[in-house]
Amino acid sequence: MSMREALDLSAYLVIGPENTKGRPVKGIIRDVVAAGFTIVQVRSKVASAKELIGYCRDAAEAIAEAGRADRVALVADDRLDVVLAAREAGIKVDGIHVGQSDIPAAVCRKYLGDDAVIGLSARTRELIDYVRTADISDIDYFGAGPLHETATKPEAGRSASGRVITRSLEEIAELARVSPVPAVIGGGVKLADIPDLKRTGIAGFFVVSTVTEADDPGRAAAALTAAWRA
Ligand SMILES: Cc1ncc(COP(=O)(O)OP(=O)(O)O)c(N)n1
Ligand SMILES: Cc1nc(C(=O)O)sc1CCOP(=O)(O)O
Ligand SMILES: [Mg+2]
Repeated sequence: MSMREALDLSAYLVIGPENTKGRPVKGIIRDVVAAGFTIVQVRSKVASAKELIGYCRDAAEAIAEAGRADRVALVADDRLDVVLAAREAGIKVDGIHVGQSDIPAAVCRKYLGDDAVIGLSARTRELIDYVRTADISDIDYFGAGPLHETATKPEAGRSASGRVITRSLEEIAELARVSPVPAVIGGGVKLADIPDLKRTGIAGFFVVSTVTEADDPGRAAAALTAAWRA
């Protein structure tokens, strides 16, 4: 079975070196995968291409060392060039997550192949209409948010007037009902949000800081997965 077919979006870690309070990315991924996270995204707005390839290597090794290479997907944020270069170097990167202003999903599919996992950030304005009508032929899932305003990405959900528009649980439940592909929700997600999110029927949650900035990332991750599976 390909990773695309085996895709489990329920507990999704997004991580880069700027999120770890100086701790190695690889160690946090190792702890989080051991805690049952099901997909990892390498995302950094400060790392060079070469550094990103290194983080992809670290992530792929951490997943493989946990014996989860066939189960836990590894994707990179934004950078098709990085995914291609990492693969060229023999690193198992399963796919990419792109946003509305990034490389089109169809181009990613063309270069990454039929087995690649491709995620797309749903347009935040008119979210429900967008997911109903979007061309989903090349994508495997939608990412949407924010659930809450977040310091990790202060621009998430910010309208032209400067106000942050967050996603209500009702809207997330509707998204889960109408989206033609699975969707995940992130942005300020904390442990206390998980029961409500689970009840919406959404495919999963994504987090950065709740795990990467925790004193004990493995413990924080285990609490999240236990709450999701409860
Ligand atoms: C799972 C997931 N969902 C949404 C995003 C946001 O992607 P994007 O809109 O491209 O913004 P940046 O992450 O590039 O700042 C994501 N990365 N992952
Ligand atoms: C990468 C990303 N995208 C978002 C969106 O709403 O599109 S929020 C986000 C960062 C989420 O970080 P944290 O879990 O620390 O709040
Ligand atoms: Mg992007």
